[in-house]
Amino acid sequence: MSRVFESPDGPPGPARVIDVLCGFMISKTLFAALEVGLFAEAGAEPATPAELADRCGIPERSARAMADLLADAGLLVPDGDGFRNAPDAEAFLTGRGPVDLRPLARYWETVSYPAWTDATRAFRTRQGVRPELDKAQTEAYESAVALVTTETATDLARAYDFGRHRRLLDVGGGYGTFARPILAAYDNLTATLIDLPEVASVVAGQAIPRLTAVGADLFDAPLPPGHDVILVANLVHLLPPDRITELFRRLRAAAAPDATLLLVDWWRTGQAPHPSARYGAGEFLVISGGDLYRVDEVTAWLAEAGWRFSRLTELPPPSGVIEAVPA
Ligand SMILES: C[S@@+](CC[C@H](N)C(=O)[O-])C[C@H]1O[C@@H](n2cnc3c(N)ncnc32)[C@H](O)[C@@H]1O
Repeated sequence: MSRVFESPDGPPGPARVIDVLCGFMISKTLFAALEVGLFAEAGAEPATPAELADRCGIPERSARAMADLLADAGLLVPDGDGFRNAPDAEAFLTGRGPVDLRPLARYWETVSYPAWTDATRAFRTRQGVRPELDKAQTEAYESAVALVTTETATDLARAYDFGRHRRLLDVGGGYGTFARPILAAYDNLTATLIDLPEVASVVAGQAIPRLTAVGADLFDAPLPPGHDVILVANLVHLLPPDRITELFRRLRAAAAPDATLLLVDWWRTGQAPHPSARYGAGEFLVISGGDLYRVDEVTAWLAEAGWRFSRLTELPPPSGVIEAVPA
């Protein structure tokens, strides 16, 4: 074990395994670096550990330890006596680039990482282990979800013709990420968004035209009736199979006779999930016992609950929309 850097021609060494085992140290270093503003304070010009320490308000030895590890991970580039941001770190971790991934990092640090400490129990039992979220964690979670699903919401508003519908029910609608572009594209529609009270109250505060936000647990309260299109976006993957069937039954009971059910999700289509969904199955399990599901298994659960699968439309990967109608 003393020589972890094997030669390319020799027998396999343990370096790669050790890298994966210690992956959590890189994540935690990155979270800490973002919290003290290391990437925002670094830039295209090199800065020494002393300069970074001064700008971030941390001890110089900490700045050096962080910078060494983050350079090893490829996010900083050693340059002379200092470090500068790698192009992708500059683009995504500073707030100066095309997309700001810091809200996603905040979610992984404050919500996901603590829940994953109990991941073994989740893998053994297929039960979620994430504790109830406080207000700040709920905000971090919903903002991260919105960041991840915004493009798919725009894709759905373009790909599916809502022109033939009048009343949309957005089930587990989060911060209104889907309802907003759909309502903007179709002024014939009104919408009801249902989500947990702490989430729905944020949406209600935004006063989105033609949208009513209802705060309720989907499995407790009767679902609002009379909608002719029901959207369930990125919720099925959070639930274990028995809860999915129960949800489909409840939706069937509330649906108008001519309703269409739209299930937007990251479906498992091949042997392995799409690369951008590769962390999904573990994360959804840890959150609440969910998984990345195959379209054929969802089709069977729909049938059990009185729905008939009508088609799958691919959206840009890893998403797709399943359409179903009352059987
Ligand atoms: C992954 S988010 C998806 C949000 C939105 N549909 C999107 O795709 O951007 C799942 C949402 O379902 C909501 N949710 C989960 N379980 C729920 C329940 N039992 N009752 C009401 N809402 C629930 C969560 O609060 C969260 O906003």
